[in-house]
Amino acid sequence: MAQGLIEVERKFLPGPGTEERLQELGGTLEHRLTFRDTYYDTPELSLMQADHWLRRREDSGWELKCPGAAGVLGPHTEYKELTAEPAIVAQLCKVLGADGLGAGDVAAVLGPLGLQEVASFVTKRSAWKLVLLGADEEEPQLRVDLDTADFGYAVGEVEALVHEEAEVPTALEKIHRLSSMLGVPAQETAPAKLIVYLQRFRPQDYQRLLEVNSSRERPQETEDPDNCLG
Ligand SMILES: Cc1ncc(C[n+]2csc(CCOP(=O)(O)OP(=O)(O)OP(=O)(O)O)c2C)c(N)n1
Ligand SMILES: [Mg+2]
Repeated sequence: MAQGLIEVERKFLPGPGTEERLQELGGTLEHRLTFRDTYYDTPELSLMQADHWLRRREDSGWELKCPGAAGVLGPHTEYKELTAEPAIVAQLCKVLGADGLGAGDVAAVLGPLGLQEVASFVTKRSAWKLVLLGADEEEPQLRVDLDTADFGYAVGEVEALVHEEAEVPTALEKIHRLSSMLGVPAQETAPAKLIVYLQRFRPQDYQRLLEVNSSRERPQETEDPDNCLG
């Protein structure tokens, strides 16, 4: 099995009462922090078109999000998060069809793989933790992040990190239950900060991604050869 946790999350549009509601539900504020994310891709956006998202987060390092199970349906997403640099390099080579780059640092393969900066922005985040009341033993904690990007877009996400695919349905049930308790409409989704950034500042790239996504709308029945689950 590939290295990395599975991030199951649902984005929503927070309102002025979201923090108060989190407190009422027993949530605790873990921290408030500010960080800069820089995303990288080829000029043709080969990674994003393959649903892979490479970024460097200031003070935390590199991360590659790659698609989890095929055919995720509903207002949530499921991504495997790779943070170990050799695993990231191996997956980048696989997706971009490159061989012989070894298992070096991510920074060392950016040039050879044609990867360059496509977006960079600062996020202010309040990070909350919460265990749903009345839950059984061994409940995984849910996290709620409330983000505001420096270009004026605010988005929230309810998320769980799990170790294997078998844990995803339970995590999803909790995510949907908490979302509903936060007053999030059942089918509401909200775009990721990066997607809004591209829409505002790189409209041609945004359009290119939209075209790929609309041709992807049909759920996949077979396993995606580029996923990084194993
Ligand atoms: C509705 C929808 N949302 C996201 C995606 C994929 N996607 C778009 S940009 C993107 C990469 C950014 O992911 P995001 O969760 O927005 O980043 P952030 O919350 O800042 O990082 P964290 O701290 O949680 O690691 C993804 C996976 C998609 N294809 N469709
Ligand atoms: Mg997220």
